Amino acid sequence: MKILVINAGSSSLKYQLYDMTTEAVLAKGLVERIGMDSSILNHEPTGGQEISEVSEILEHTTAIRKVLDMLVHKEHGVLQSVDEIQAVGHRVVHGGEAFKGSAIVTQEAKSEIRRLFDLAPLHNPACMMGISAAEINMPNVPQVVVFDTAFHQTMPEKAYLYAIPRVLYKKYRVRRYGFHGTSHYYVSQKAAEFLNRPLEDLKIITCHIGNGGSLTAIQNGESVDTSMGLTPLEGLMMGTRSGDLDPAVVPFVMNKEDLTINEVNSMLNKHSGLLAISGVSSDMRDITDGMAAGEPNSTLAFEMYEYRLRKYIGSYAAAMNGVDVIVFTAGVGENSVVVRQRVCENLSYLGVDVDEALNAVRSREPRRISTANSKVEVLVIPTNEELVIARDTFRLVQEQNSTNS
Ligand SMILES: Nc1ncnc2c1ncn2[C@@H]1O[C@H](COP(=O)(O)OP(=O)(O)O)[C@@H](O)[C@H]1O
Ligand SMILES: CC(=O)OP(=O)(O)O
Ligand SMILES: [Mg+2]
Repeated sequence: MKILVINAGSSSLKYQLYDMTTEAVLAKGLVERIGMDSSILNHEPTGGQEISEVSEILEHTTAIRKVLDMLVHKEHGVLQSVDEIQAVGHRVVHGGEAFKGSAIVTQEAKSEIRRLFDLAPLHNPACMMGISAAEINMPNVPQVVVFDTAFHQTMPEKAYLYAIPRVLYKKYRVRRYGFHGTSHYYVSQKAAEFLNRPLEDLKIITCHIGNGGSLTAIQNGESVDTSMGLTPLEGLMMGTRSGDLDPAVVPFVMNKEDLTINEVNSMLNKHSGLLAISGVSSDMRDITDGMAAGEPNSTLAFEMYEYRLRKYIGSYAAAMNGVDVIVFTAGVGENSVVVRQRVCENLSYLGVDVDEALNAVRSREPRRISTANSKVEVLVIPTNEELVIARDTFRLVQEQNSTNS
């Protein structure tokens, strides 16, 4: 079965085409700047030549049509016909409390995702555009939704409730949901596999640090706490997001600067984090370059980022009364030698001991960076959210086919 995996953002759309007989990626790519004057489609057939095409793509329906055209392109394509795609899997950021796992797209599922627009105004409308666009272009192909929040549905009340009037939870479901669940799930499974130990025996802290970032405390293979909250704004300092702050800052600043709700949301989500403190960039590569050059604002941004991350690791070790494994993943976690080094240097009280040479190794494979003496295994595991989406899509569509036959 060939499965197309789609991760739709408000102005971008990432895709990967899988052949599930071998779980091989046949092609992948990215459409950027959807709705702007010149959109770019970047397509990478496996083993073939990468190609970039600039054109006008005003909305997601056209974006998916362009992707399908590319997949059957004479020179750069990997399919004879679009009909070879037998299912589509979508990443959906917010599944609220309704979705504890992945689901086949039905009218009810779509209504539920729309109901969740309120809780994820920056993310879910874009995911919905991806689903509608795929339905228009591939009307007879089953679609599956895989949620960032689903893995965290095992958190106990004491971890997911906020200490605010209970009525706000009852009326509006205001609570911690957590995100990047597909990634936290995948790397925790991989960690147990890599260590050749049962997942149930391990207390794991997974650090998914990319452009957005979150930590999860995992016990018995289940998420017991995670740093993102009602929305993907809480927790760590991120590329452009503030992470934790005193909630009183929000009304204070709104009042002083006469800001609307949209403006304050935009300030905290798009103009904060590494970008705000460094004044230079939201990208960790630029921050560590700036720090190496002795630039004070980049140095401060790095120190704040690392300090926050380390405090969260300490709090999750406290939450689980110990930690056996720390996993680093996503753009920063997989690539930044200096972030890992600095965080781990300051976790010696937990018995963490990282080997400098192992930490400096660059590889796309799961690997250990801790010494043999370390009380905590420290691993770097490249995440693969798309593979989890493809597997769930494959499983659900097969189940549906077998009940229908
Ligand atoms: N070689 C690298 N060294 C340090 N940081 C990196 C490197 N490559 C990528 N990053 C960081 O990873 C981020 C992207 O992470 P990623 O997980 O791909 O994010 P997203 O899924 O949100 O697009 C970049 O913004 C940058 O901060
Ligand atoms: C939920 C979220 O923060 O996702 P991303 O890191 O892809 O922005
Ligand atoms: Mg990501």
